[in-house]
Amino acid sequence: MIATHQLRLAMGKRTLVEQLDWQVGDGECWSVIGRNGAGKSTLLRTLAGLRDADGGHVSIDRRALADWPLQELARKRAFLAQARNDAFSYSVIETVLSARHPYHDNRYWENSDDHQAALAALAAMEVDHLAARDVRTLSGGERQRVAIAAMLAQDTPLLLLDEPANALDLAHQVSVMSLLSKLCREQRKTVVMVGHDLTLAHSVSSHALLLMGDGRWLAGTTADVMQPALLSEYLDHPIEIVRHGERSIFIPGSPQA
Ligand SMILES: Nc1ncnc2c1ncn2[C@@H]1O[C@H](COP(=O)(O)OP(=O)(O)OP(=O)(O)O)[C@@H](O)[C@H]1O
Repeated sequence: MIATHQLRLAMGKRTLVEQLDWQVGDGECWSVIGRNGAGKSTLLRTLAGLRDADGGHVSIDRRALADWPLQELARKRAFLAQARNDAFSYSVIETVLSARHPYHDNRYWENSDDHQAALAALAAMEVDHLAARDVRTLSGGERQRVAIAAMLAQDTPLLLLDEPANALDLAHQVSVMSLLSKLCREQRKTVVMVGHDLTLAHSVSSHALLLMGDGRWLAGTTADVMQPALLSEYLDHPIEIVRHGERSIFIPGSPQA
């Protein structure tokens, strides 16, 4: 689905990611893990085509990102940014309908398919009762769920999400992450997301990419990569795993004295 080839990401003089050769297959659910400032958002924005690589390149379906016409790209990948600024007064339904623009070749107005997709996405995120509300009046968590609903309405095979669980209460963190995992398993959608909750990431992801923030990286299945020793190294803090039935709970250990 999406791949990077000798990708280099830098910020000023600092190299964040070096020689990243990484393949993300259809139906895989990846978590990108690393310390604050390691380059996770920078990577996600580069994958989305919102920022140029500092070396190497990104391809989607074996075609370089630069060769994708914008409208086609918008039907291929959706991107959830970490922060949102609503400068204007739009209703929730208008916001979600606007995500349908990639499907409007020669028309300005939405049709019934667009409305159906928008309403289904609002219902999936349990914000359908807020359809008429001005987005600027929503709580942080409600606004986040509307943003995810817009992504779902965009109906792309590839979903790139920067901290989707941000601002969500516990129940919605679990339901949103479970939905993403289900989209991968049942609809073969591909998810790449950034998150700081290791337990949540492990429970829904098939794979993980660890970023060190100095160029180094490690990619693999969650079983291979989400090991205490590796996570402790990449997060620069001891991490322990407690098994609870089928689940793995990731606990930050006490720092060494
Ligand atoms: N526009 C910018 N100008 C200067 N430095 C920037 C800019 N954008 C990002 N950076 C720096 O690049 C580094 C990587 O930032 P990035 O947002 O990718 O980190 P992150 O891993 O997503 O962090 P977090 O976990 O805090 O969200 C950080 O040190 C950040 O301060």
